[in-house]
Amino acid sequence: MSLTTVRVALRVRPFNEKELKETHQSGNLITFVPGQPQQISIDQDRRHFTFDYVFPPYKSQADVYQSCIQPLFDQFVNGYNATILAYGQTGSGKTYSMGTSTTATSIATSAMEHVGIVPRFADNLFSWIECQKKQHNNNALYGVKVSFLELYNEDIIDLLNSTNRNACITIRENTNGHISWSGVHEEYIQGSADLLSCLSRGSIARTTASTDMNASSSRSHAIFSVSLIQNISLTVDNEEKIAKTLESKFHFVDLAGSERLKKTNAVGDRAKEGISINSGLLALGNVISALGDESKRQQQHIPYRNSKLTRLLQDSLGGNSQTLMLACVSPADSNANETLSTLKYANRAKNITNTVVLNQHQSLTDTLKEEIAHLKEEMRINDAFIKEVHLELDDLRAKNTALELLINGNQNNNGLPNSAKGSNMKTDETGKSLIARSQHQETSSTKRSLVVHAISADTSGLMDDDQETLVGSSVHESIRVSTSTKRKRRSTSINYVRKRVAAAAAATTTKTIATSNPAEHDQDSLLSTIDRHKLRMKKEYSFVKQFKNQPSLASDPSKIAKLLNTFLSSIKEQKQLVQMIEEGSKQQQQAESQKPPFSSILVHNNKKKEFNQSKPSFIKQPTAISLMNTAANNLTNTLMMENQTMSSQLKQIMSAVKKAMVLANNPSTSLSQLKPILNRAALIYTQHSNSTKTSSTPSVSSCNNSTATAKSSKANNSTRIQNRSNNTNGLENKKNTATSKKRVNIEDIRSGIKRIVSFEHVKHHPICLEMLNSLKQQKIKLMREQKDLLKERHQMLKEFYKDEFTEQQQKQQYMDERIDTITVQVDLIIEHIKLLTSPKSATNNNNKNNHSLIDILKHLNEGDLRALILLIIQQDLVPFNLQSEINQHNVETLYKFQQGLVQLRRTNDEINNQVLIDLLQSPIRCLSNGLVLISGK
Ligand SMILES: Nc1ncnc2c1ncn2[C@@H]1O[C@H](COP(=O)(O)OP(=O)(O)OP(=O)(O)O)[C@@H](O)[C@H]1O
Repeated sequence: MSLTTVRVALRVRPFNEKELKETHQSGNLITFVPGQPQQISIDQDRRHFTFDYVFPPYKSQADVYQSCIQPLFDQFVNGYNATILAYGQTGSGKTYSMGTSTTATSIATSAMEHVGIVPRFADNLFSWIECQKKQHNNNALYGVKVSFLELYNEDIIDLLNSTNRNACITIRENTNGHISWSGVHEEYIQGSADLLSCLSRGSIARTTASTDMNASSSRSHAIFSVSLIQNISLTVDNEEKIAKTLESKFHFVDLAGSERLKKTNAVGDRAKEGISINSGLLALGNVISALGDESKRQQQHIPYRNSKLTRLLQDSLGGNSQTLMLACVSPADSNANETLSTLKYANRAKNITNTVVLNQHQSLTDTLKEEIAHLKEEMRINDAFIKEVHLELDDLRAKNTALELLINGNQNNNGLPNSAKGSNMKTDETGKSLIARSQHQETSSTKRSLVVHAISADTSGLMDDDQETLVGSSVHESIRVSTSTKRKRRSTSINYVRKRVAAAAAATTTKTIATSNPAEHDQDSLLSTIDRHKLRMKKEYSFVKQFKNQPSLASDPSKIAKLLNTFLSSIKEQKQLVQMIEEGSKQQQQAESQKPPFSSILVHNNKKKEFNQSKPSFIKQPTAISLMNTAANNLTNTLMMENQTMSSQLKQIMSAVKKAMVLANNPSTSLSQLKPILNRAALIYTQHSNSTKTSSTPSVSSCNNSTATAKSSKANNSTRIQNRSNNTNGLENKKNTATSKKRVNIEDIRSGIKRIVSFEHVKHHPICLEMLNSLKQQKIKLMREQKDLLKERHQMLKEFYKDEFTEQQQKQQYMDERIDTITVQVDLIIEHIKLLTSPKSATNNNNKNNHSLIDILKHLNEGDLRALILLIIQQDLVPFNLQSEINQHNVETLYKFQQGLVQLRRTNDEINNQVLIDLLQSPIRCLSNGLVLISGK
């Protein structure tokens, strides 16, 4: 659903022969503002108007179609309704622009450049259909039907129904407020020739007559409608077929001339038509005004029912349609008043907002199928991506192993312990070449490892300090994009990370050496396992998301089993992680116990002059280091205990979930059977999280002062090498950072486990879904009850409405008759006035007072007369004052006049005096209300 405003296009036609002959014609009524293609100014009152499109006389039919009809066409074929309303005085070019009077012969005889909108639209539509058929491999069916209605003197005439032109057409409004017409004769057509044939049949039948202003003037409003029905069947997932139907309508409305009666010198039937035309346009103007008025729109006080024209066009004005008003004007000075009036009318239409919706029908099953296909596609993309990451990871591992071998080989050759060797590498030639090689390898392996890290951060929203330092915060930020755009941007992020890593390659030399330590290999493998696990969790998450989005999946036992299986695999992986941590800790402990005391390394290194010079602070701090070692051992022990508990708890949870899975696979399993098992698992988890909370507190505090543990040895080593020129404080800081990194990893694992066993996903488990379903059923039951009640109420209203509608129709008919009568009556009044003011009748009647009143009326200029009538209306003095004075004079005349004013009030009984005053200020309104006494500007 989207909001769209009514667009307005102004078309100024070229001068016609008559206008050119007029001597006083200056030819500059409308000025096109240079550099402002959407603006014009009208010389009469130097007013500026801005429209969505402005077409000066030299613009061709093709220009008009391309600029403002083509966008509507594009929306129409996509399933949205569209309307074009051609408005303007008679002879201003409405029919010419719309091409509604086109016949196949006229197309053949007239130049192509004169072909109007409808024939162009026909060609456009059928070529589009041909194109679509080819594209969909004939898997789509297209149906086009047309109808042609005429509104003449407030009667709806079905121009294509040759048997019954005056068929009873009803206008229905559905619960969404969308309008449909029933009883309209619609013809299915196969090509543009058929469309034109319908158009010409209707045009011939349309009421046209000659007026002073246009030799073949359309005396009625015409609505030519084209409906497009698209039945498209799509194959999704290579097997499923889904069908959707789009049905959209395009209304081409050629309104009758908007000029004042006087202008056309219409008499008799023509005058009657004029009154009817104007009353329809008046109602249209009222609707446009009301829609443009925010307060009225909110109160839903839109007088659509005041005329059949507005009722038929209800959807196009403030409803479900993209609407364009094509305001046509003449450039001639002689039409200045009418042109200004058209410009004002069109200007008001700009404020209307319509709410357009896609007119699509699709079964629920098909909608779900489409959604499933969409999700499957998403999963396929994810899987491919994960596969790619795994490949990169394997590659990285192989390269790392090769690097380790190289460095180990070098260590053996030198016969030096790791730490000392690392510090000497830069001065050693062999070392240099090794570094060069390892640098090269590390650059590519770091690149890959960063790719993996960056992606895993993308998965879980976490990124450890190490990555942040290497990759840089901008990369970090680039990864923290919204979930929907992440996937699209992933490859860009990877490339970006790669580039950044290449730039940072030089800075990673020390890290290369640090990670080449075999003890670090375990750490790396642990990290990559965590990364893998994060990826896995992402997959799992997307799976759970599917369940969330489609509760119907929960009714499929195989899907539930799949979900539980996913949980199980994740828990297994967690267990594996815990074991790895345990092993890592053990190894570290052993390594620590086998290592020579730190002081002996220092003594050994003391022999190396340059090392001694670069590491003076080490020698000064043996006590601090041994303290740190003890703290590290304590921490390792605590973690090991913690891990053991965690491992056994995970086992218990695993067996509970396994059991639940077996039960869930069995369709006869009830909620009461499943619930206690999962509750038990939840309880174990609660105990587990409580115990880890209490046990982790001392570990965390001890970490603050301790040195690195098993997992942080990588950081330790790198720290040792990097700190050759640093002091002890710097070393400690780095060690603390390494410790906190380790903590992050453990927290990471914990939060992973927490997410799995906290039963977040179980929200979509059958138990919860069962509860949800029961609630949904309750809701449906209540809604049904409410719907039934509404239906009943609606039926009652319908009965009431029916009566009201008949009453409305009667009222409308009465109003039409009254308006016609008033026109005649006003003529009579004028005649009476003439009669009364003639010296003869004045003598005859011999009533000075009345005579003076008539004189006043007679001599009142337009503005004063308008003011007088406003005063009458405002002060509610309609019948009285005038009656008392004129009655004595000519009762019949006054009665008629009075009735005219009463009628004026009646026809607008929905609106207040202010609105009435506004109405009076418009010449059209004055006309249509019979007040032709006022010859407004
Ligand atoms: N842009 C234009 N270029 C050339 N000729 C035009 C243009 N617009 C209108 N005309 C000519 O002006 C005349 C009157 O135009 P048209 O019949 O379209 O007016 P209309 O607004 O539909 O009048 P009515 O309301 O009386 O039906 C026609 O002969 C038409 O060919």
